Amino acid sequence: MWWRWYGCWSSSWPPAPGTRRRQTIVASVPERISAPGTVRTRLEARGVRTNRDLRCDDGGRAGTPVGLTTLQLMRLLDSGPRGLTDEQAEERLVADGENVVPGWRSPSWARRFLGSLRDPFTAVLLCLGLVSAAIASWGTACVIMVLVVVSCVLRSGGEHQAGRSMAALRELVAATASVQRRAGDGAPPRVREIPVDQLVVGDVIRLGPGDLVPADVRLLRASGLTVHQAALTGESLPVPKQALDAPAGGGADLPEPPHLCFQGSSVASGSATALVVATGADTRFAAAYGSPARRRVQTAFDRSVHGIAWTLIRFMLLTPPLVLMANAALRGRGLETLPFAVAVAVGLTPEMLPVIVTATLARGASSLARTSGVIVKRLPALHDLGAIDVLCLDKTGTLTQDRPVVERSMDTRGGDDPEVLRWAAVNSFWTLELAELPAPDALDEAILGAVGEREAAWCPGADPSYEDGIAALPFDPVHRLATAVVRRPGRHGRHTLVVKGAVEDVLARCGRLAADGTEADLDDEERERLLGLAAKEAAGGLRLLAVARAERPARLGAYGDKDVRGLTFLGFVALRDALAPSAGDALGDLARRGVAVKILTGDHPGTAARACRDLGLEPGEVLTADQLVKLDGPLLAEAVGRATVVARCTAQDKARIVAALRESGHTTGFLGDGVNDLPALRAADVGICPRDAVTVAREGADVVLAEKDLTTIDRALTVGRISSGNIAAYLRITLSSNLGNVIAMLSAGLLLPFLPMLPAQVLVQNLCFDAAQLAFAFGRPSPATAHSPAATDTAPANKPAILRTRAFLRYISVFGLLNAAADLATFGVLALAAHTTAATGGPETFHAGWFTENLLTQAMVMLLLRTGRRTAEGRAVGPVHLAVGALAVIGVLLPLSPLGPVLGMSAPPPLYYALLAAVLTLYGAALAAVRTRYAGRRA
Ligand SMILES: Nc1ncnc2c1ncn2[C@@H]1O[C@H](COP(=O)(O)OP(=O)(O)OP(=O)(O)O)[C@@H](O)[C@H]1O
Repeated sequence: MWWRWYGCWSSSWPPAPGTRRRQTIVASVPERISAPGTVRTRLEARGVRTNRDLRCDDGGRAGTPVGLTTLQLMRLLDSGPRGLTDEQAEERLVADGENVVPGWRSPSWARRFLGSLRDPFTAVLLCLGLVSAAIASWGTACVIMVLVVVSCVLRSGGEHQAGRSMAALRELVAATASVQRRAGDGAPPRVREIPVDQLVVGDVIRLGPGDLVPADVRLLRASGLTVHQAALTGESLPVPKQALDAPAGGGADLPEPPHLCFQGSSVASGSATALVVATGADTRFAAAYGSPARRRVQTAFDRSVHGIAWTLIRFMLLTPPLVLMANAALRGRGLETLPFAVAVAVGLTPEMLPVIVTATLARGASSLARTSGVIVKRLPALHDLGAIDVLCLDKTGTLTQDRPVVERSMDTRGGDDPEVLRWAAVNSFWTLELAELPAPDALDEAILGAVGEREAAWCPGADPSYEDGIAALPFDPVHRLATAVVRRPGRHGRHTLVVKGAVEDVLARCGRLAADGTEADLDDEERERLLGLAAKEAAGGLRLLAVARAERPARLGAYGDKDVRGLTFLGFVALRDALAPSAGDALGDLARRGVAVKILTGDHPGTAARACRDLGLEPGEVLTADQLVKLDGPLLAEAVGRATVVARCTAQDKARIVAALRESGHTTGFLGDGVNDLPALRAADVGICPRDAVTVAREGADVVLAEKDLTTIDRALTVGRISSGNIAAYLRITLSSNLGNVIAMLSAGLLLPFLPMLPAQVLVQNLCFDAAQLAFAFGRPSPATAHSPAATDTAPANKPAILRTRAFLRYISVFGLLNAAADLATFGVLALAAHTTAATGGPETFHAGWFTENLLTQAMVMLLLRTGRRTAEGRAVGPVHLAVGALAVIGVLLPLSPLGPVLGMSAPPPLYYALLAAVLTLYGAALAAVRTRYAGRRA
């Protein structure tokens, strides 16, 4: 039976139940032959042309032999339509190397070390160190250099480790290609999935919608193929491609050869079989982009963490001149204050920020991968996940299971009509058969399955292979229809176009309709009636496909979209796609976490609205993309803000909506898995797709889920919020104390006849703070916190973790002033203690007293400002508690130890400690009171 043998057509068909696309976890890389020289010599002896040889054949244009006929090219490459043998492929892999663009591999440890010098904070520190060296302030210069080296080592080490584990995770979702290879010379070709880096020149590959073009290829056969090649040409619309045996005029001077596709493009619609002509460094893409610079829109991470960093850097650069001027004006001091001014600027620097950010995000990402199988491909995306306040989703496969089953087929009056289903099956069968799609669409599978059942029940004439297939234009998400051209038995000299697709789009191409065994003209009234009939079925939650047909005189030329006109409308096929079982709960959880959900779907508005309602999400105003065409920017965002569903969206509509939401200040996530989701995945702050999404979606996404399950997103959001919370906590604590110290230092510098703190003391104190703050990176976001919707951290799990620069600066100003007040109180206490005990009260005692107080207040801030009402670590003693303890011990003991005098400190009188305890108690109470005021209002 046709529907049984159909499965033999490709090794990847039928897919396992529930998998819409082929499996994406790549097979392990085959063992490589380790003597490239020998193999190259062997190949050369056999006259085989390799990648590099090919470059010369087209006048220097890397690997694009445009002018040869297909046969000439295959001979040149020692290949054939059946593809290479495994042995040939292995030899070529060794000779030409892997199909990887050079420079896209992760940098070495040493390069990372040098690269970390380019971090703005480290660069500012380095400059301050050089200024200190220039004025021969060697002590300050040495300590600053130690800070620079420590921060570079920690950062590059952390990044190296994070990079390695991220690369390992990315491997799990790496792109694959469908290649046709043979086990040996006489063996039949088999289509199988291999990692794209294993492709070699001469391979024959299959391309389908959503596939990345994995190398430069020459088309052997193509059906309705259009490719996005924006990465190469900047052209945003898909470009049609076709197989040409011998291009007119050799084709070498064509800017866009229609029979070649280049690495870096992706298939928008249609399918093809193609011959690989250039890989790795020899592709046109490698020539254009030698480095992995991937331009992305500015994300939430860039806007928040980077925004704050640059504000601080400006502030730091202003500090030394201000200190110098104030000291010169009020104290008549000259350049001798420069080391102090430099130390004050260094005191403001959160130089551990890059280390903490990398370590915190890497830990969060690996915990997500371990516990939920979620892979974060770009570390800052984890931060952005935590900040999402609008999540856009497609409907099919997210709210529904994407396992449609045919419910019924109807004629144009709404009555049951099995003939309509049969024509839909003819379309599905021949588009799949002729287009050589690597995997069938779920709707086509459902239609073929339903007809297969009828045939099994001995329904005569159900077999769709009864007609002969002539040509196919596979489903195209822009036109929303698929066309098969067939020859019906006994109708010589005639071709029948069979079309199925979205109701509005098919109707727009129809001029007549079939009713009661006859055909009639399709007037506006009838169109309205048919649209109404479709809307009624859709409102019942059914997915609808319209089916139409047209008779044409037979011809030899290719068919294109312009031929699909003047059709006769036959009726509808209605399919039911069950709701995803966990979707309702997950939508509820997202709402509780302050995330607004928007459904952007290509489907009928009625079907989408019904799915939302059944899942407990009130659809409110249901929009279609047509209604939004004239809106842009804030107006578009406002319109979408009011709605929950936007239906009949194309890929560009989805991207436009996501971009408008982002521009209006929302941190926007987008979850999608189809070829029509790629632009939106790229436009979002965080693009999310499931592991079985089309390749191009996996490549474009920042986060890949183990499965398309909204519950997993909820978990990922929580971990993102906790990671962002830890980064925010670090910034809050560090900057509040640093600001407080700087204010106190400036005031003391102007009030006292001596420097309030020697540069070396400022820097040692800084080193202690930095070391303690590393604990934030290792603070445990406990699984309980990560998975509990009620979890409360510095970023409460029920609110998006957004770090807004203004609110943040207000926060650190308040706590900074509080910290400065404690410092000034300490100065008073020191003066009182010195006066009462008639101690020397000299600078050394002052320095020791202030050093102790500084470290103790820092420890208190770490403890009290780290968390909201509940700690992320529960009651357990975590790294932050240990760091706080160590800081307090060093603060008290270091001035009393033999190191004290070396650093210019001498022990204060015992009375000082008693008074200091009182100051600290008051400070702690004030901190707690102000923090309570801020609770619920996060910076
Ligand atoms: N294989 C197909 N053949 C013909 N028409 C199709 C096919 N697949 C989808 N369609 C029609 O095109 C419409 C849009 O499809 P598209 O894939 O853009 O979105 P969708 O899968 O319906 O929804 P979502 O955007 O939520 O994934 C569908 O509603 C359906 O009417």
